[in-house]
Amino acid sequence: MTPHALDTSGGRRDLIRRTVEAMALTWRAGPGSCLAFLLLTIAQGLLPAGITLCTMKVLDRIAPGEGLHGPAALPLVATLGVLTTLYALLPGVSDYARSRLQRGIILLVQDQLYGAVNRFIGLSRFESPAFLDRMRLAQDAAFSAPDRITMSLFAVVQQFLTVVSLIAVLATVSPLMTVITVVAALPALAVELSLSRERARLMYSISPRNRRQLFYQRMLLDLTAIKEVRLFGLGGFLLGRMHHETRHINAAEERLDRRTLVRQGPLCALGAVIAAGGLAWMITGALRGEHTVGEVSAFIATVSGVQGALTATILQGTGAYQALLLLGHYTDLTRTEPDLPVPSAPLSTPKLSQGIEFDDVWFRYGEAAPWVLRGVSFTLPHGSSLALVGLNGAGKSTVVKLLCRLYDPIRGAIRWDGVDLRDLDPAELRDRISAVFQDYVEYDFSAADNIGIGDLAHRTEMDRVMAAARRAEVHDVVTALPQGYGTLLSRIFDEPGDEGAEGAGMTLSGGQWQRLALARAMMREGRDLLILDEPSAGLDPEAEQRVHRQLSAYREDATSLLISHRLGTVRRADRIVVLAEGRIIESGRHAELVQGSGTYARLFRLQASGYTERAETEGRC
Ligand SMILES: Nc1ncnc2c1ncn2[C@@H]1O[C@H](COP(=O)(O)OP(=O)(O)OP(=O)(O)O)[C@@H](O)[C@H]1O
Repeated sequence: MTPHALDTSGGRRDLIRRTVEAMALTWRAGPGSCLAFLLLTIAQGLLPAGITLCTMKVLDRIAPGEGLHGPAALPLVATLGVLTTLYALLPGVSDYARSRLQRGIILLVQDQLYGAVNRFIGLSRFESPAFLDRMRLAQDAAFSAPDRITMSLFAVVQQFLTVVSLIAVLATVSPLMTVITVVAALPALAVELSLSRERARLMYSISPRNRRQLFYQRMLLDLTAIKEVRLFGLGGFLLGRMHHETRHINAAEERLDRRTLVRQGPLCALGAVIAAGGLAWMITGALRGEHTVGEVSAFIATVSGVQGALTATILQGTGAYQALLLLGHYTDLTRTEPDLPVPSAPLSTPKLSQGIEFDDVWFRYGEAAPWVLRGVSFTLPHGSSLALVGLNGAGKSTVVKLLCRLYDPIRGAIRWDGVDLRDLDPAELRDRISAVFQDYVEYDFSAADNIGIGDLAHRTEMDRVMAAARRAEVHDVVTALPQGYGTLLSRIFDEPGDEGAEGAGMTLSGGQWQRLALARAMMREGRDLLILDEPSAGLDPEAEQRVHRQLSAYREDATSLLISHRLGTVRRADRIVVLAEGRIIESGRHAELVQGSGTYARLFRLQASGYTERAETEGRC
């Protein structure tokens, strides 16, 4: 993200561009509602002046000596009645049109924002704190800014019409007071504009604190975190940190509120002095017979109307200005360049027939980060199985992420049947792969959907879903659930009072969830490459053995890559590659490696001795 992209100062051209974009977005969200809203706005803008004029005429006619009688009075009184009725009715109708428009905007913006995020093919953006901050601001801005901008601009139009028409009325009574009232409002406009710029900057500057605050809040509420929070007594600690961030945010907001108060206070006082002085001057004039009662009433209505409309215009205008500055986050995000380059005409991914090759692959997670892979080269021939072994942090999962093209190598290349992954269509490539990740997802869906979404095109084919569940040894677990495959595996969608009720959500154990994730991968029949990153880490020994037997049968025709710390499960692989600090230090078949004196043999003996010791201890007991 460039420094320019984080700029919220918003040059004039930028602001105009964003205004046009906001208006265009609103129009696309609902042309009919937009038009209706505009007409209603114009009508509401002109009504106050119409009512003031009518009132002035009525008052002057009922003054002693004028006489407002009989049929002659009817048109004037009827007009006043119609105008005041409209004045009371239109805001409700206008709110209705606005709500319709708002709903349309939310739908459109949701589509554009999350559509843009969905187009990022890699992971790096999601790991960047700056991007996450911008995303959060974009979310806030996207759902409120277009509506706020458009509504503010409409409101400005309305207030502008009110001001102009009232000024026209006021000018007939007192041109001098008209000028003073308008001029007095100008400093307020300048102050509000600068304050709104400061508000937008503040929002951006406190966003890292907001992010941390959210993290602490989540830790205090999250079901998976709460166990450790309780056991380690972290509640007070997290709460303290949350308060620390909140206090900083509050202090920054407080400073801005104080500046707002100091700058706005004198301007409000000036407005009040002008209104009071003008009123005294007008009443004195009326007592001298220079003004009629109608003119005095018109003066009171127009001075307060003009000041009210100008204040509202300033507030709406500055609100729109602030929203425009924030809208930059949304528009920039929807136009962010792809995180990984995709050729304009990608090659189609062939069905794997030769194999996959890592050719001198170097990778690190950031320019300043240490190398995670340092010249890794190996081939995974079609139809064979390869196991990756190594200590924590050796780079095994990184190999998987590169293989799925969630990142690109910094140096070197990964080839699929000789074609660089960067030349292929990422979606097509991924469609040829099935995987169980180490950090698999527990979806708040039904059991059937948790498996079925492994292959969306066949999601509802229950035969296939059940076959996948059987391969992952989870079929019996699912059928024992209250609603079988239809059981909702979630607590978050429960209605209050649902606990224990038919249809209420259930949750599974860690190992059961892992088997469900495996079933999801099994659902992807006919894929060329199966990636299993610690697929059985949470399984009990019996389940692990049965699952691996099933996996071996499933892998038979497929090319597979297995990562596991349990060396007993990798021994049947055609080739075992040992990684250490991002380099391949050994490779070969289990029988060869275990004979040697390298890392694999040492780790294998270490694990085997653990089991032997345990067996001996159990035997003695
Ligand atoms: N998203 C990331 N951003 C920055 N560094 C990362 C990221 N993911 C992994 N790393 C770093 O890359 C190195 C290798 O991580 P990787 O997950 O590939 O190791 P691994 O061999 O799979 O480890 P384990 O056996 O613990 O799963 C680690 O030092 C880790 O800190």
